[in-house]
Amino acid sequence: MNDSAPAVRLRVVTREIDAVDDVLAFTDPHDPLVWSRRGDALAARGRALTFAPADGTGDARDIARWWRGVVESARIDDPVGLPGTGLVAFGALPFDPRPDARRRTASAPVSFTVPRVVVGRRGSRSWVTAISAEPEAPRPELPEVVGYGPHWSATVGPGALTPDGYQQAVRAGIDAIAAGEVGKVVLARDLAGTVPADADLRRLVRALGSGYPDTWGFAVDGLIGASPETLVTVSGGTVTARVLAGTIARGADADADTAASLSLATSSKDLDEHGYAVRSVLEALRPSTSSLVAGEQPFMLKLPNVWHLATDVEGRLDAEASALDLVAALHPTAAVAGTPTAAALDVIRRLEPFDRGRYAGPVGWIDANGDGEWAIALRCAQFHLDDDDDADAAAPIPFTAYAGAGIVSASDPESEMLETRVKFRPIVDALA
Ligand SMILES: C=C(O[C@H]1C=CC=C(C(=O)O)[C@@H]1O)C(=O)O
Repeated sequence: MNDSAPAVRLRVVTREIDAVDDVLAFTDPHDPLVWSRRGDALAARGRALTFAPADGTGDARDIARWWRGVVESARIDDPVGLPGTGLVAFGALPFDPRPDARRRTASAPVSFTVPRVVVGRRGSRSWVTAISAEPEAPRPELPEVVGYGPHWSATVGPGALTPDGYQQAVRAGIDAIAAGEVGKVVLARDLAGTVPADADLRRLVRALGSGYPDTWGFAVDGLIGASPETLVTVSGGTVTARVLAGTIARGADADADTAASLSLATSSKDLDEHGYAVRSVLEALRPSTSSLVAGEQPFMLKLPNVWHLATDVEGRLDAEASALDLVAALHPTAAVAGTPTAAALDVIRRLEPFDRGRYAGPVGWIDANGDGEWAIALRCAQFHLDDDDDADAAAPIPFTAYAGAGIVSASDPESEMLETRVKFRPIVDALA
């Protein structure tokens, strides 16, 4: 299949059902497909249709075009009409959107899938959606509950960039800033590990959701995490984003915590780093929105492991743009790449000895109206699931986890390395 409009006509049926407590029980334990926050959740199974261009590549703009074709030809019966009902697709896109980067992301290419069944919950309401490429309308039935597999724990060790190597990379990033190549660059390091072959990955999704309920919990094509950063949401013409940049570890007691938050709120280095990220989001959203507003000063976002400087942005959608069109306009923001974007991507490629794959890329869902919720894939790990029939079924499943930090001229290499350590905590703790 290429990336032009597909020949299939999808049939979609959504029906409201009795409240479902645990939507995770309906998704695949070994390849869960999940989106959740604060108790609202979408969990899905199977594949009705997949965006699969011949060369395995594509960016958000190609997918947005393809999605319009899928929607135009679909027949949708959705009397429920809540966010996430009717026809939906889930995506996780590579970090580096440049065509010449696509060869490098072969291990984690673009993932964009319309599932066969979605079980959803929003507030007190639950529903099931069935999606089929067959001519008959599918029956919206709850899939069988899959009982949780036993507890497991991962092995985790250094990745391609050790803590020392990371500090050297940060020094080189500061040199690139001093040389005028970039104003800010976000540099990441990796951890590598394995989980048992039969690990029920829903346990990881559940642990992240209960430890970090205010983040976006996601599991899409082996990319599993809990991101605090909203790239963009679109709902009935309203556009929102939550920009994060500037971080400090939570204090060990109440006094230390207050001192930590105060020192972040007044740190000119962090406010500088944050300013780049906010400006990049406002510039990207302005052409397709009206009444775009952002807080004048960042607020302090408190997570169990860190404080972040945060700015919420809201506007009205002005153009015929879908959530995916906005993803294409926004990504990569200065919160995960740097400024100017192209130069920052060059510095990242030069200084990080690995490909980010889908880490720091867009992850989320879109519906038939073009509404959707997209986060930046942070605080996550990519599980390298092997669907090759010849693969050794007993072999442990490898994964790579990532965390990065925004580097500006006043950055200190050791502090930035320690910051990545606290950012690893959600995923590393949940894997233990
Ligand atoms: C790049 C990451 O975080 C970004 C988001 C929030 C705060 C950040 C910071 O303070 O550097 C980063 O810009 C990461 O978690 O891997």
